[in-house]
Amino acid sequence: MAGKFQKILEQATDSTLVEPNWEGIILCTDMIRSGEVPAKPSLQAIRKRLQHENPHVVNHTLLVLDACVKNCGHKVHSEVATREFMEDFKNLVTENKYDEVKNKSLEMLQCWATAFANKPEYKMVVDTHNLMKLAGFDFPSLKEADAMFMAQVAPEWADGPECYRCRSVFTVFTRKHHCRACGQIFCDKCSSREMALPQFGIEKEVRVCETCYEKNKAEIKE
Ligand SMILES: O=P(O)(O)O[C@@H]1[C@H](O)[C@H](OP(=O)(O)O)[C@@H](O)[C@H](O)[C@H]1O
Repeated sequence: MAGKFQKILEQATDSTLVEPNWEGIILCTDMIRSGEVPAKPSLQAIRKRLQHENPHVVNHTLLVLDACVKNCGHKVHSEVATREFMEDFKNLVTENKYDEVKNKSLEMLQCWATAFANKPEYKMVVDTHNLMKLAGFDFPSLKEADAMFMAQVAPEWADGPECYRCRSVFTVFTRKHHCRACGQIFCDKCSSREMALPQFGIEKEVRVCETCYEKNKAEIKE
């Protein structure tokens, strides 16, 4: 499966892309979130891709990483909050010569450090942020969507033998599906809606259940 993730990651971060490949980005997060690929080797693949000499590849990879941090929960956070990962990430600011890479890296680190401020298990992220601030790096102000991320981290995907809403039992014909907003498991009929989830950094419309669709639509109207 690691090979499959590497292939999807390379497609999502191809140097010829002129705009984000949200299809590929979501696929990367889904593969990790669903447990189809283990988080550790996937984050190692992302970490390696961040060292690419082409800044377009690095920028696309930063989008994949940002979506993974915002949508895959602890399994990704624990890989990012390591000395090795933070050392490489810091180098994107101190060693990379492209401003777009530096600025995006600073923006992401700022968001993570704020979201993890009270989580001692992710101390490495907060410490890296503080050390860089002390070293005089100028962090951008937090974007509203990132502030929303701090409040909410996408839930892990549930598993089960039946649809969470109508209780129909999954079979070869009644396939499992997941709502990207609540992480619960549904049949196709109960999760046929799609919508963007900016609170999780997802700008592309993705599958959601009826309840989350109505709830998020109502919130957007407010
Ligand atoms: O179709 P399958 O081969 O059963 O695979 C399912 C699809 O990948 C679903 O994606 P989706 O939620 O985007 O439909 C995912 O939510 C399920 O966990 C998988 O079991």
